Amino acid sequence: MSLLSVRELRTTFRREGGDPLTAVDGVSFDVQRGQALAVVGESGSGKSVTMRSVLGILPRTARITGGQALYGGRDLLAIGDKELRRIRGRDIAMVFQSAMEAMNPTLTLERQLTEHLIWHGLCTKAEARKRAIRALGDVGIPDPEKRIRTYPFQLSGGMRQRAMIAMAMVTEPALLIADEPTTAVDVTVQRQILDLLADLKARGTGIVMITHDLGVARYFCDDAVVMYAGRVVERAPMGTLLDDPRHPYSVGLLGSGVEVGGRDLPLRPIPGSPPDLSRRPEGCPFHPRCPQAELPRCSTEQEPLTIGPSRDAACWKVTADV
Ligand SMILES: Nc1ncnc2c1ncn2[C@@H]1O[C@H](COP(=O)(O)OP(=O)(O)OP(=O)(O)O)[C@@H](O)[C@H]1O
Repeated sequence: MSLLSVRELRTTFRREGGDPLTAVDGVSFDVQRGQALAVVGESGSGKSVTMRSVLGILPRTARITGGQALYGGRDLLAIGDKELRRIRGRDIAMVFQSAMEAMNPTLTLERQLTEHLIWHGLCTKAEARKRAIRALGDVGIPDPEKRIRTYPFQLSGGMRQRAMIAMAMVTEPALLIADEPTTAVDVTVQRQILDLLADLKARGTGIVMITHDLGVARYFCDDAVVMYAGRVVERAPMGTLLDDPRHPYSVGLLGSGVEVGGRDLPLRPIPGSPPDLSRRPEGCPFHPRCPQAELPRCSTEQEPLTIGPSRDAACWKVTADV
């Protein structure tokens, strides 16, 4: 059984004087224990909103209008706020691009790192303090015994980022959702963070990593989903996707046959820009930018994400091929 199973998730945003905007449109994916899933796609494709929907941390204007997110036999989208908050602190952690979003500026690192451990009765206060100091040391914060008494604003940006990661890891969550966790840090810290995440993974934590860095994804992730305009357009094992992307969007994004052994490989810019979601194109939303589009079929029909023997792709031309 998967650690997390998301099915047909739909999230909309309320708009002044207009129809709601559908930011996540029927997204499904699975996360396995001890494995990492990469979520890739251009800016605005719905990666963050998808994960925030699962965790129940959406802005007030957003509404989940359909789907399920099964975790431990329960649907995270259907349980109450209180229960979800409990699961979020104890079993599921999130690492954001910016530490400011995750940390409370008015509390010391000690309070923030020990809060969940104590609140959930996972250990005594003294043990929680020890674990918090160890977690700060693990992410490379020097002098953690002393630093644990400081407030986030007293740390440099890089140190704050590390402290946030320590905060996410201190409960040894079963599932960690990381939204561009290494974008804001230098290469040395990036390496340390990935090593720590790899440790967690080896101990059975399932990881979802939203990333623009294909080098990181190849090195770290086992499976991948590619998102476009709020939908999953391709799903495959990570290596398979990078070596042989099939959906025309993935091909454009990842570059067919491109050498991806190196690190810091950026996603490729694709001519044109992603659609304004309030005016989503009919049919396949990628068709106006797709070099392989055949009209009228691509502008009128949206192929569902079809299960093929080696991959799932939401393009009739691909499924006709397999
Ligand atoms: N607060 C908001 N209010 C209204 N619409 C929003 C809001 N946040 C996101 N959206 C809509 O949801 C879409 C998906 O946004 P999301 O942040 O999930 O994209 P993303 O793929 O994570 O992009 P990035 O890589 O830049 O973080 C956006 O294109 C936008 O239309």
